Amino acid sequence: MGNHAISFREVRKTYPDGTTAVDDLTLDVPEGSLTVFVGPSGCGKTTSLRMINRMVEPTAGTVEVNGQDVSTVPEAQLRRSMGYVMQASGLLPHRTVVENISTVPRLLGQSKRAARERAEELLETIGLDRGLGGRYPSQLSGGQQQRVGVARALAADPPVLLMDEPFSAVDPVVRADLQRELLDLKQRLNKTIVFVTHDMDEAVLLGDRVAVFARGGRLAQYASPEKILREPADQFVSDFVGRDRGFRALSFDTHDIPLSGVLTVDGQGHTAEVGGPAGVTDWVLEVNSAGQPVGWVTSTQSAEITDQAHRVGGSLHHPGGSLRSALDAALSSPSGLAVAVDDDGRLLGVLRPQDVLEAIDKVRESRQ
Ligand SMILES: Nc1ncnc2c1ncn2[C@@H]1O[C@H](COP(=O)(O)OP(=O)(O)OP(=O)(O)O)[C@@H](O)[C@H]1O
Repeated sequence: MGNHAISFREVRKTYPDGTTAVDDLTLDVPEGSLTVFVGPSGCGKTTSLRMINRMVEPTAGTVEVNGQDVSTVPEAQLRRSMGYVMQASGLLPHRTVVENISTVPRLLGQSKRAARERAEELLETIGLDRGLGGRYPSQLSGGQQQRVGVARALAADPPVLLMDEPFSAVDPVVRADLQRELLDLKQRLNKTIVFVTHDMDEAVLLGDRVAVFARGGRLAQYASPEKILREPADQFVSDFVGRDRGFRALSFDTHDIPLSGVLTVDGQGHTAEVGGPAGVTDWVLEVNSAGQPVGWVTSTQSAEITDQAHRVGGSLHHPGGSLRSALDAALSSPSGLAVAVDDDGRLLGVLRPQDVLEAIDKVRESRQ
């Protein structure tokens, strides 16, 4: 990531009523990165984003895209060279999905047929059925509309994608899907993405770099998500990042944790030790015929497992995964033991909470 796709140089925006929305912003967005602007409402995130494509003009300072001052590029040309996705997908209600996606390619002179083919291809890229292309936006769910909004922004294959709270209007499950797909798209399409959100979790999940804005349009910190969680620049960032930042920072740590053995029982009542000799515990892990964990039973139940309701297990840990996943697997397990599985979901053994804590301690010491 040597080059900067977008640079803000001492940029200020004061609206005519005297509101300073952005105050002396200097920041570089590396090419091919996903940079998140995050902060509480009204701190200038959207204004900053819109100064990149000249929907808003700065009062002072310059914004450059690929080294060129955007104020020297005609607005229409600039906007067509960047995808823009907003919260309420912004689709034209009286145009079909395919027509919506084709708008910019058509403006750029593509034939109707080529634009349609590209639109249908893009529907697949963003995880929608081609068959939805003939529908109108009102005939789609909120999540589908957002996906079409992303497809439309990608239609002219712009190197830069600007996204303003694109997933905030959909429910958490759809949102998690959209976030996963955005990360996947970013990998496949190698775009420079600037993404606005007020949700720190979303920023940490998506961002290669995160810019935390404070009230009054001040840039409080610009760093990797890990750095922001671990070393917030000031009290404002610390408060904004929230209470669980120590736990969340464990997402960035990995460490080999020794596996311990566990007693298992299958549906026929056969027992076995997996991962080594089982430690002393009342808990037995039920597995299915493929060796995948099903749930926990207590040793007194295990003899008559088929008739007994087992306790649902916690989250699963994959060796090589983060310490956060290991700790969560232990904390969410009825037995207190984290269940480790391979890529096919087959039981490998368990992690004892004390071993997870020891690994956390080692990583902490190695950082000092
Ligand atoms: N056209 C405008 N005229 C006057 N003030 C404006 C205008 N647009 C935005 N503002 C003000 O500028 C400040 C920054 O607004 P901006 O929309 O950039 O913030 P934001 O961080 O994106 O907020 P949100 O998360 O609520 O969208 C706010 O105080 C807002 O009221």
